[in-house]
Amino acid sequence: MPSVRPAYSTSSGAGAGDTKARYRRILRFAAWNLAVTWWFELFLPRVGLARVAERTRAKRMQRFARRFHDLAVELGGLMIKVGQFLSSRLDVLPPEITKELEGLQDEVPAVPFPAIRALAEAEFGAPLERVFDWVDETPIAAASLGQAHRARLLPADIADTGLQNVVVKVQRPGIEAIVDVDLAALRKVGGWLSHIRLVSRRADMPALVEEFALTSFEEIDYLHEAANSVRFAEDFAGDVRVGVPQVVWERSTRRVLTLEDVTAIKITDAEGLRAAGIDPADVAPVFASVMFEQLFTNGFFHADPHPGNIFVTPVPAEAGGQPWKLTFIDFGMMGEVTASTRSGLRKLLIAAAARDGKGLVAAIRDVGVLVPSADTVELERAMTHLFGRFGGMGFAELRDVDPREFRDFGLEFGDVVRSLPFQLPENFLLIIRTMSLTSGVCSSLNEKFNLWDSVEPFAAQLLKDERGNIAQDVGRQALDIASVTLGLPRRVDFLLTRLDEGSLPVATPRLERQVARLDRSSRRAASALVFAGLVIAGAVVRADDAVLGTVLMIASVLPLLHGLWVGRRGV
Ligand SMILES: Nc1ncnc2c1ncn2[C@@H]1O[C@H](COP(=O)(O)OP(=O)(O)OP(=O)(O)O)[C@@H](O)[C@H]1O
Repeated sequence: MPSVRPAYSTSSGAGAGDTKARYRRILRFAAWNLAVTWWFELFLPRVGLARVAERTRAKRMQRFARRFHDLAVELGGLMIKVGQFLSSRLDVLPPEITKELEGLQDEVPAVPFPAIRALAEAEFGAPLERVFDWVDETPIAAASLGQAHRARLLPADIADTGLQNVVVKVQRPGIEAIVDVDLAALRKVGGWLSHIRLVSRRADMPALVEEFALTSFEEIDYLHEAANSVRFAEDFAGDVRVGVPQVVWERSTRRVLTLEDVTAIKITDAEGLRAAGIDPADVAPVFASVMFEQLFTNGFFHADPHPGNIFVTPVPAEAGGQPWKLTFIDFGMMGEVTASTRSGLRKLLIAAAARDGKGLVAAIRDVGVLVPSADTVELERAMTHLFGRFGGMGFAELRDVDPREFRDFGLEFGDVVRSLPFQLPENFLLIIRTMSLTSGVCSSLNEKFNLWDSVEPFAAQLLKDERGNIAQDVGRQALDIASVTLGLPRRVDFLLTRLDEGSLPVATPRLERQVARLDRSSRRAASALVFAGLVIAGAVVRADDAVLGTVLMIASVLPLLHGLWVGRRGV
């Protein structure tokens, strides 16, 4: 017997008056706080009252966080998202702010079921009873943009999908209008901030707001979220460590999303994990490496990996392999890392793992985080010093470091610390958020968790891949150059392809004949080039990749040597 009740009429959406009032509230809040910040942080220090600003800073931060918290709970919409962003900036924001904003998400009031029913029925064009066998009227969770209800599929859908229990996410009625107003207000505030030199030197505020706008629009398109989850699942296809809920496409629209119910143990539920025989400390490194893989290998990452979005799912023993997996939900906010940024980030990770201050500064410059005018010599020295002193510590341990140590560091590297020559490129907002959340989840699974411990094996693998790639590139280039010199551009294409595929190329009679026709000096030039390729490849490939290196070298050199030999015989 279906437990869904008949539809009620509901009004939804914000009226024009509400819209204007909302816009003004946000701007008033921002203007007041900017004025306060200007007064204390810029004006007072300029008239010699810096100590007043310092003495009141912690209190002011707290007050700001509390007021923002109240505003966000009252207005909902994107203000909750902004609060989430702020609360995840554990790296730069003081705990007074992050703590206050942490639980924001759970305080959003739920939309009454009749309004949810009306929206879902309008989307499906049918009463809910014809779409689902049962829908729980009490939401599992009410989020800023939508809310989730448990439901059961109709028998025909069960037969089609193999699923019975599902979760139906329904958007808050009128959320599109609310997002529009919030973005208009944020654009205005972003414009104000861009006039403040202190801010504009480090971040392109309008660009950051636009990036935020883009992710927000994507988040209110559930079909986009569904497509994201499919892409994410494909990235991890065959990986027993990762699970993704199946999408019930027949029961999904832009505003309603029906997914396999994958409820399991919340990743930070230490007691639940232990009860299932899982040691929370074992989960942390797997979670970290799965997140690294998204960022540095796949280039497509879950940008909202807060504990509510990751379950640990026990896997039956008969399935073999790992006894549990990480099941991700909520693919509304995903980030992409372009190939060039990814390559910069890989270098950054490798340098960080190797505690290579110089390499790190070069990598930061590559990815665009360094202000162009930065004094790199001083920065390299500072980084090397930092690695020397704190490099092997986990984030939890760092918290216990005597603050005097940081002060000493500040004194020694005053210029660097004062100028903080970093800027925030727009595509980094989500990357930083993801890393902050990852580190937060890992620390709560294991207080002693050392992110470095996960970075190192991952970086070592990257280094190996990178060297393999470089060796392959060198082999390719040797062949490329040789083929051009020999005047055989087309003929060696298949060799290059084979080399890319990792299979050993073999010289063909046709190639042999081509080489045979070369005059002596061309043959010599070719040998010299191939020899140079060998030397470079040898220099790039270190001892641990010797086998790969040797194979690639042989691969690049064999056909030519063979051809030259045939040529000498005068075939
Ligand atoms: N496939 C699922 N299986 C089990 N529970 C789910 C599933 N999808 C969502 N939920 C539950 O519903 C809650 C809200 O879902 P989700 O996080 O996807 O919504 P959201 O509107 O995108 O929220 P957020 O504001 O966090 O982005 C989750 O925290 C989880 O408890």
